[in-house]
Amino acid sequence: MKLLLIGAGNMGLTYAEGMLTSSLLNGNPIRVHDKSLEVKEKILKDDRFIFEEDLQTALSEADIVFLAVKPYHKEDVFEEINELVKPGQMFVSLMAGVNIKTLSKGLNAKKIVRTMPNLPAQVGKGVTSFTVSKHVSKLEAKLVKSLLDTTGVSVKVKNEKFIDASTGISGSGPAYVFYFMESMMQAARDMGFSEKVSKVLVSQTFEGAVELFNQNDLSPKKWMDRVASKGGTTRAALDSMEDNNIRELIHDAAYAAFDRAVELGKE
Ligand SMILES: NC(=O)C1=CN([C@@H]2O[C@H](COP(=O)(O)OP(=O)(O)OC[C@H]3O[C@@H](n4cnc5c(N)ncnc54)[C@H](O)[C@@H]3O)[C@@H](O)[C@H]2O)C=CC1
Ligand SMILES: O=C(O)[C@@H]1CCC=N1
Repeated sequence: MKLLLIGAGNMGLTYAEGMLTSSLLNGNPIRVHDKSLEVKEKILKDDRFIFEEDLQTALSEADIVFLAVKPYHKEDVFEEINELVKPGQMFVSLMAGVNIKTLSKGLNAKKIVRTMPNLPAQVGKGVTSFTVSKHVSKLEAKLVKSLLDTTGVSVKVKNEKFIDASTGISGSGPAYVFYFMESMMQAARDMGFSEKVSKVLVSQTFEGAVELFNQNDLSPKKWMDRVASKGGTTRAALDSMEDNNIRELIHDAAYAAFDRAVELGKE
């Protein structure tokens, strides 16, 4: 299988690096095209990839094209390639809020996979949701799933509504976790800990809690009960969160991202 990546920034390169481990490549190199001189120089020095200056040649040979430019650069890419696209070619978009209809029209292509990736893909712990246009066969969807799985796990969702929804949960979600971490680190510093110790206390707490959650079948609520003693310190913190409606505020924040993804799709 021959893969081409258009846009080798944070996300594009992360997915390309993951896919290097896929047996589906069958010895074929991943070709990469990017407008930036800096990225070009970086890829030329990286013997795991082939940099393609000439998009026309690169595209003509590709079975699957990954699109990882920013959403506001989509039109440039559409203009550059839509007259060169061949009917059997499949396009996998990593762009937030760009819907299948827009992709299909802009690229003049029928086989479209729309994904919502997330940043932990950089360390092989990503979660990517994806959905496919009706011209993508079950087998093709399986192949794409296996490519996406090289960066963590992937989840096939029913339709694009769930892509926008997963943007609000897993796509933007790592930033919510960092927000929580930043707030706890601030509290730790205010209590007198150094930056270094604050970081260890907070990051190990997150890592340990996630590991416990993943290794057992208990709900978050049950885990909270295991930490909290009656009349103790944790209950004081949890009561403070509930009194301040943190639960609703987090819910609203996730919905704000979801709504913004829907809105972006209309722009
Ligand atoms: N960063 C994140 O956490 C997430 C990002 N995404 C999506 O991933 C996509 C890429 O985001 P990043 O990698 O963060 O951006 P980035 O800015 O790091 O990379 C985009 C790359 O596209 C290149 N580019 C721009 N126009 C081009 C063109 N016409 N032809 C070829 N290359 C071109 C740029 O030179 C740059 O290297 C975005 O559409 C974003 O919505 C989705 C979920 C999470
Ligand atoms: O903020 C954004 O628009 C992108 C999509 C999900 C994460 N980053």
